[in-house]
Amino acid sequence: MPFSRAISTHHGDSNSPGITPYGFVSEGTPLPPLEKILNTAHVISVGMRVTFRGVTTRHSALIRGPYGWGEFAPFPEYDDAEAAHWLSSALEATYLPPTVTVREQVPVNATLPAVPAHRVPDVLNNYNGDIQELKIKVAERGQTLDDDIARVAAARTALPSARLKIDANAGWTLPQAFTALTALSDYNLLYAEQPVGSISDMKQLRTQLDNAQVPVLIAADELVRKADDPLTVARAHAADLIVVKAAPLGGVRRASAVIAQSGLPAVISSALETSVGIATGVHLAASLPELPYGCGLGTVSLLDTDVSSTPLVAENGRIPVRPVAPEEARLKALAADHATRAWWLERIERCWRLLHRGYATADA
Ligand SMILES: O=C(O)CCC(=O)c1ccccc1C(=O)O
Ligand SMILES: [Mg+2]
Repeated sequence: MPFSRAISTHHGDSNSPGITPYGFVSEGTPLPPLEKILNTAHVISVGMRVTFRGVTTRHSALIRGPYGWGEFAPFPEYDDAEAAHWLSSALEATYLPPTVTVREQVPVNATLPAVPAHRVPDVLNNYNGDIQELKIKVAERGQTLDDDIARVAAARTALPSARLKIDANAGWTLPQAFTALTALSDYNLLYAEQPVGSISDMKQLRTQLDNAQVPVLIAADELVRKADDPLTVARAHAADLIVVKAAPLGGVRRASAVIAQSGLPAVISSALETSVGIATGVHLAASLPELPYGCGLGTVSLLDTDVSSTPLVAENGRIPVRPVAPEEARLKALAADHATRAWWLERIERCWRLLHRGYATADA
């Protein structure tokens, strides 16, 4: 996680597996000046249509550079070291040329937050067209396995032939996960995202499910995006696939390298951004040679509104690969209050200083 470790790999010991460097480092491009970044920053507040991760209002800073717009939206509780990865990603989107893409649209899943079962049809109606793949949140704090089973059953009833998958956000213990996945596998699940927290629990769960012949794959998410080294989980053979978000991994270039080095299938997912941040994820997904599962990039539908009147939402399960420019009138209408704006600009400054220290190390 520390930036200096990402840097040291670049110049460091070629015998160690090491940590992949960020885009600016691998491209040898200097970090853009702080004043330039702050001068283009628009801090916005967007309401959520459905509470997700306990979030009811999403705050975000949009920045503009020579290659378009980027989004900086680390969740408020993240510390500066973690948030600095997100700044690196936003800066890469705006100040480095786009990487090569191999597809013009990407398949996406719809996302179902941990709502009560009776609300499932209503929430699924927020999505345009057919839903071919749906990710269902489970193991939410304060809820029970019966709540999860009822929600998954309601989704299966609403979408008899869709591909269903679940995300527990590491909310289960090992025995709870085994019990839950055994029960939920009746609904034919594609994979379970981060059922348990640790690498050792993930490995044991894999073995227990194999022995009981429960047919569900295990995906790592938090073990990729919150680990000091995003490749540890793959090296430990603790997941069948990985979930990858561009921002927490420091941008499209580093995320692509992590996926290639993991040797595992990857699902590209969002961090609940506006269309600007989604465009970064779509770009990453469009650059991958293999994309076996729907991406978790359909989350603009969970927001009240967007920075563009032509948002990056799926039509019949696909999002087109295209840049997004926020509209001036919408940025104005969504502008955060004075105190919120000041907080985000200070956060950008602190994160920029962390990145700058890393780059200074690289130059030394
Ligand atoms: O993957 C999706 O379908 C939507 C994105 C998503 O679930 C998510 C969004 C923000 C923060 C964490 C997560 C997560 O996958 O755990
Ligand atoms: Mg997840």
